[in-house]
Amino acid sequence: ELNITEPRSHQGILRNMSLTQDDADFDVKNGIIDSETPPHTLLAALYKQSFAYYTFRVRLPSTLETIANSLAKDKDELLTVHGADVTSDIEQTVNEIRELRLNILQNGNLLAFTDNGSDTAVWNAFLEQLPQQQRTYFRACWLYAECYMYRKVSSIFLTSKYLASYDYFSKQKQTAAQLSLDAMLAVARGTRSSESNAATFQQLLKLNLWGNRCDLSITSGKQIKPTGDALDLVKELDDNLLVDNTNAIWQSLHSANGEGIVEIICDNAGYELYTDLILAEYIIDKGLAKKVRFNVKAIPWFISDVMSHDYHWTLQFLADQADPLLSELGKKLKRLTDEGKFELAPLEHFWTSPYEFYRMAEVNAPLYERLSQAQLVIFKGDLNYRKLLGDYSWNDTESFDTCLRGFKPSNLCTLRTIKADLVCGLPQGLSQQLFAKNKEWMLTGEYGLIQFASK
Ligand SMILES: O=P(O)(O)OC[C@@]1(O)O[C@H](CO)[C@@H](O)[C@@H]1O
Repeated sequence: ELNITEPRSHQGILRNMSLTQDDADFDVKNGIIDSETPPHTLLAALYKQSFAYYTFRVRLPSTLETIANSLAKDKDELLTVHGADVTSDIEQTVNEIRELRLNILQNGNLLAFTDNGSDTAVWNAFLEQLPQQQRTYFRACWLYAECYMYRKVSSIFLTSKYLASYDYFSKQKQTAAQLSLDAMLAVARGTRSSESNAATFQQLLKLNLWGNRCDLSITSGKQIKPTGDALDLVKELDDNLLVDNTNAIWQSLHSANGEGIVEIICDNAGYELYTDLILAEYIIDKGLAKKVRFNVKAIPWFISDVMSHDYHWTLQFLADQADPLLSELGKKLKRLTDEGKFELAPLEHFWTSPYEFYRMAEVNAPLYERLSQAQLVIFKGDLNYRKLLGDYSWNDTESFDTCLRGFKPSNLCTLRTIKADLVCGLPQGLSQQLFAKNKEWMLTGEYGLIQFASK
């Protein structure tokens, strides 16, 4: 378990890896380049000194092993629900997950999907237009290959007989929420009588940002327990907030006379979703918008991402707590949902596609149009940030506006703790200082960004 106040424990990871793993044959065979990602290039596992390489050599194989093991563990439960026939289904699924793991470790090909998902054709068209030599895990852009892996897992389940709608990450997400109860309570206590002003709103944005430290995919599923009073922490962490555009975000909402809609492009369930709900509650209570819409994932995604059943589960989980503060809050959030002030957005497979956001207008015009109606769109977390920047090694001082490459449906902001080796919009000289302190500062989740771009 990690404490939310401490940096993530994978410091030194890229360096340690070269000491502990004998990758020489693999690297030669697959043309791996022993460098960091060159400037102005798509990130890829092709570069040995990148987080993408570590992700495919170590992190994702470990995630797949976790999925296979937990499915085997859930067998009894699944037997009760589906009967004895499910046994062969489980065995086959576990085998296919393990095959996928081996395939990644051998730099296999990204092949067309053969399932009957509603996004299958879109995925296959996407793969089809990738140059042939880039259709492998280590040669493709990291974003494409990693999204492909999660979609591939979903495909394995989709083609099974009984497990097609089974959320294989559900237990982990629920455990994460349970482990966060103390932190949730502390936040509830600190926010029941908050004032309507810029400072409070900015504090809640920061609380929401740091809530993103708790995703499970970064640790291949290992639980992280947020502890301590997260509201106190917000101040302490101000030095780690490298860009703070919270004032501009406040202005963008404040100027709309409460008539606007806020779209949250969600990231993780558990504690992070809780902080999304707390921010949304404030937005509605203080009349900053008439509706907050939650955009969740249509398939199990990056272990801890929110799906619609997680949203409902979380409200009920809060409502069921013995502590009256949390149970009242849970009931209130349910009421806000019933009244339509909180709304789950229609499910969009775009969020679980490999597409960078600058291509949204072209590949999903109706979604772009919906976001254009919003007063503010809030993108949560590291993966959404990678999609905003197109998984590209921008110069770290390039402006956020430039890096969005024209993606500007509306006022938008990003709340992102830095967990991958790409960033933009930093003041001159800052990244050099951070590199001098720790060569892997971008992988620790210690630092955060709140960046804003106006319409
Ligand atoms: O989007 P999130 O939950 O903040 O982070 C997801 C994440 O763990 O997965 C990505 C790649 O595996 C990393 O970039 C990132 O650290």
